[in-house]
Amino acid sequence: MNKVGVVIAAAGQGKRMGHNINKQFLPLLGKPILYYTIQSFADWGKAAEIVIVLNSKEIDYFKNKIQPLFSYSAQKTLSLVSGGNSRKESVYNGITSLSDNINYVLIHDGARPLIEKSLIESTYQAVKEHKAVSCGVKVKDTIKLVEDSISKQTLNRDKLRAIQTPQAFDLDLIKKAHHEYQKETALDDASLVELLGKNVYIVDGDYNNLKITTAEDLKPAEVILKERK
Ligand SMILES: Nc1ccn([C@@H]2O[C@H](COP(=O)(O)OP(=O)(O)OP(=O)(O)O)[C@@H](O)[C@H]2O)c(=O)n1
Ligand SMILES: C[C@](O)(CO)[C@H](O)COP(=O)(O)O
Repeated sequence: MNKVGVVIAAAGQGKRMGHNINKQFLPLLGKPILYYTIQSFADWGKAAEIVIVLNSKEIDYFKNKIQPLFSYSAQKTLSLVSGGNSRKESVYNGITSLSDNINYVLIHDGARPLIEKSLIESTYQAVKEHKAVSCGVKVKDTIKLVEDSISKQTLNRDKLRAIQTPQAFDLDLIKKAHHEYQKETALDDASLVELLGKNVYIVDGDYNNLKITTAEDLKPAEVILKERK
C-alpha cells in the first residue's frame, strides 16, 4: 500500500513582499495564507504525514496562532521542522524528516494557498506512474530573451511552461537528487531530478494556483477565494 507524505516549504523570508511580518502569515479574507495551503492538503485526505518547514524563529508563532485553526484530526498529521537558508535546504530538511515507510512525497510552497484538491490528486496519480512530476501551465505571453535591455530572441512558446508546485516524487529518488546535488543552486526540486538525467513529467497546473510573491498578488488571491466560497 502506497504511503504519501507532504512537505510544505514555509521557511522563506518573503523579502519581495516587503512587509514587516512574514508574507505567509498575512491574512486573506481574515485567515493566514499558510492556513489555506495546509488546509487544502488536509482536505485532500490522503497524506499520512504533512511536514511544515518553518523558520525556527516562527515555530512558536505557528503553534500559537495557526495550528489551533485546524481540526484535531488534521493537527495529528502535522509535524514542524526548521528550515534552511534556501528553499532547497528547507525542502531537504522536510523530506529527510518523513518516516521511512513513506513512498511518495508531494512538495508544495507555503506561499501557494490557492491549490485545489483536484490538482493535488492529479499530481499524486501521475507520480505513481512517472516517479517525478511537476505542475506547469502554458505561458500566455510572448517570451523573449533580453540582455542589457535588448531583445535577443523570441522563444518558442509551445515548449514553455510556467512551473508551479506541487511537485511530486518517489521519496528515494528525490532524496538521492538532493544528496547528489547538495551544492547546486536550484529554484525547484524537479530541476535536481533533471540533473540526475531522469524525466520529470509535467501535468497541467492551474492558472489560479498563484504564488504570493509581491503585494499585488494579495488582491487577486482574495478574489479567487471569494468566488470559491
Ligand atoms: N529558505 C527558504 C526560502 C523559501 N522557502 C519557501 O519556498 C516557497 C517559495 O519561495 P518564495 O515565494 O520565493 O518565498 P520567499 O523566499 O519567502 O520570498 P522572497 O524571495 O521574496 O524572500 C515559499 O513558500 C517560502 O516560504 C523556504 O521554505 N525556505
Ligand atoms: C518552486 C517554484 O514555486 C516554482 O515556480 C518557485 O521556483 C519557488 O519560488 P521562487 O520565487 O523561485 O523562489
